[in-house]
Parts: sequence; structure tokens; C-alpha cells
Amino acid sequence: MTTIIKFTKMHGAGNDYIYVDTTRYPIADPEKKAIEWSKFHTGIGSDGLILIGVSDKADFSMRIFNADGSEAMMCGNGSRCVGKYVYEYGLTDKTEITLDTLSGIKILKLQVEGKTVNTVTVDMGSPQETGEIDWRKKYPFQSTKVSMGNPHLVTFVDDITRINLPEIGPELENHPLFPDRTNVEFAQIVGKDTIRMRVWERGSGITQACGTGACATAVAAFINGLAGRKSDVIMDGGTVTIEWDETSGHILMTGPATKVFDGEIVEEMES
Ligand SMILES: N[C@@H](CCC[C@H](N)C(=O)O)C(=O)O
Repeated sequence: MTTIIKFTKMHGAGNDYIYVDTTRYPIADPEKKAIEWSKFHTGIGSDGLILIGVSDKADFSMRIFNADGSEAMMCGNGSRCVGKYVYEYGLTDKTEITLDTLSGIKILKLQVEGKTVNTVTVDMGSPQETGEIDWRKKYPFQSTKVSMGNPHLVTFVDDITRINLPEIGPELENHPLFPDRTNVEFAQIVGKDTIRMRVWERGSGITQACGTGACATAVAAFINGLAGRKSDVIMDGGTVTIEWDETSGHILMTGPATKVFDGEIVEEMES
């Protein structure tokens, strides 16, 4: 038996996922498919898999699987791309969309030019579980924990180019302090309200950008008096603007959403 699954490869500031509309192409084993399809040499190549579906609480639902098959609660860059996907593929004509995620319902505001969505603002809700970690003699820095639905550990340094991310990233991701593992961000203030950040993502390793990570970094910068309520976070693959709204306490993330290509996976199964 042959099964065809249509997918779209999209990225948000270089953070690339495979997007599947599960109303048309149900995926029974997303953990396995995320591992298989994310591989660069033998799969499609991506940071993970995002499933778009229906919801009884919101316009659409989103599930995010990292490249190692683990499911995360939220994906900032992915949520912007879901907004672009559902609008440009005609699943909705709304420009304000509610999205059901494991970390609650998020509101997407699409900025549309002609028929194209280039940027999206996402109300990411309030940051949670913030706290400082003083590593004392183990590492020569102090870090800030921030949950944006998923866990982040943000460390500000004077010179980000001196950080050996492939070495320290997995070490901190899997540190015993974080039983559920953590995403790891290193950041440097490079100008007024301008932050350069690199990320080691839980379950995917170094990625070009992380939306929730950018939110966590901007929050950590504000908490530590390093930036104001609104800042630009420059990552390897692009920049997002993060605003911590004083009235609602919510984080508003604005950034690009880009389509790379459409494709189809043809699976041959023994009948
Ligand atoms: N890249 C994403 C976050 C994806 C999930 C993360 N790796 C986790 O396991 O928490 C983003 O843009 O937020």
C-alpha cells in the first residue's frame, strides 16, 4: 500500500520545521516521524516536525516535536509559521487566529501584504518560573531560568564568540538541576535594547533561532536591568522583536515566517 503525505518546509528566522496539515494527512507516530524526517542526510532535514490540527477551543491546534522525537509544549518560531500556513493555504481568512498549544491558547496577529504573510505577532502569554542560578565554581557565570511554556536557561556573557556552545549546550541541557532538560541560551548585550543570542535547543541541538528562547532572553535581560521592556534579539538566522507588555504582563513576539518548499513523502507499506 502507498501512502502520500504532503508537507511544507518553513522557517522562522532560520528555525526550520516540517509542517503537516493533519486534517488531511493524519500522522499516527509523530515521535518516530520527527526523528526520521528531521535527519539531514537521510530525511528531509529540519529542527523537527510541527503538526497543524483542529481544536475545540481555538481556530487551530499545533503540536511540536523536536528532532529527537520529544514533544515540547510550545514553539515560538513555529507558531508564526503556522499562522502563515493556515492563511496562505486557505484554511482561514482571519488575520487574528487563536492557536491551541500544550502551553495554552496563543493569539497570532498576521501582517499581510497582498496575499502573503511576512511577519506575525504572537501573544506568548506571561513568563513563568523565573529564577537565578549561581553556578559558583562550576561555571564562571550566573544564569536566569525562564519558562515560556517550555524551559529556558539564559546566560549573559561579555563575549558570546568565546562560548563553546556544542560543548556547554548539551552539558547544561542535561544538568541534574533540570529533570525535564532545558533549552540553553547564551546572550550578549550589543547595543541599547539589542541582544545577540545563540541557542542550544533541548532535543534539537544548535538551531539558527528559537522564538521562546528569544522571549526568555528578553525577559532575563529586563529582569537583570540589561534592557528595557522592548528589545530586538538577533540570532544566527534572523531577528525577532520582543515586548513585555506592562499592562497585561504578556510577551509579544514579532518576527518573520518564511516558506521554503512544498513536498510529499511517499511511504510504501507492506499490505
Ligand atoms: N524552536 C522553538 C522551541 C522548540 C522546542 C524546544 N526545543 C523545547 O524542547 O522546549 C521555538 O521557536 O520556540
